Amino acid sequence: MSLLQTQNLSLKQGERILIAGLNLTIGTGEAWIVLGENGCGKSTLLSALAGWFKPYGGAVMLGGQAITQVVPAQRALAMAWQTQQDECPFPLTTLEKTLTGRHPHLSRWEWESDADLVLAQQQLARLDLADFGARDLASLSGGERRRVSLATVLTQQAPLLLLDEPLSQLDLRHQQQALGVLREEVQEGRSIVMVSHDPNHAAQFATHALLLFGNGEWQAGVLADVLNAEMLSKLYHHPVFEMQQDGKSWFVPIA
Ligand SMILES: Nc1ncnc2c1ncn2[C@@H]1O[C@H](COP(=O)(O)OP(=O)(O)OP(=O)(O)O)[C@@H](O)[C@H]1O
Repeated sequence: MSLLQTQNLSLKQGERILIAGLNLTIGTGEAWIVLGENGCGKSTLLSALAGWFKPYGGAVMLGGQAITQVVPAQRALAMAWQTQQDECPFPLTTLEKTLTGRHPHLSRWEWESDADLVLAQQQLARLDLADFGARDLASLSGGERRRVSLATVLTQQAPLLLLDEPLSQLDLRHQQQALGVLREEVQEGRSIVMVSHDPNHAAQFATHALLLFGNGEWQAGVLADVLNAEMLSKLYHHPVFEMQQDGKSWFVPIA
């Protein structure tokens, strides 16, 4: 089933066309990795998919309805969006921040339930943050705060996750742990669109890839059809070498 679709979507920042005529269908249980150079339009695309950034042309469809017609409260039940910004202007504990993921599920004056509390604590524990609940968010390291932001998105329990570099600032072990969590989410039937700067995250979690070339051009499809050394070398303007291990492709930049 298609959760989210783009129809002939074009995105422009200033005078620059970033993405032209993008046709994408994100189905249930699909994991998309979005790759491309700095400034090619990855975050702009996620913002458009979330219904915030106004397209230059075309449309984003959520469950068959133009996203502009879907009220924000309904959007928040359908998708969770992790941006690159982890700063919080208010003093909050880690648990309070994580519980904000439940807001779309609560009515105006309703407090979070015990079940919400347990759910938030479970998501923190999945990302090695079980003992961080009472900590002031501002006292956390960059990587810890990034994991709290991912735990918050998971607490929202939306069928579609839009993740903007969720693994940036994470060390090797915590990257692997987070990738394992994302695989579990996909196995449970969620769909993910994840921006990354590491094409090797693809082999570890993705079913599909979207490559953005920053000049309007794009390539999208099943991982094996899109991701190869030639395409990545073109994408990054740098030669990339492909290695096969256990039936998976791994990519190494040539120094
Ligand atoms: N208001 C604006 N006016 C003009 N250009 C803008 C504006 N906002 C963003 N841009 C430019 O749009 C381009 C796309 O930005 P975006 O944040 O989508 O890139 P990105 O692919 O996510 O980059 P990164 O990998 O660095 O996170 C960038 O070159 C950025 O400088």
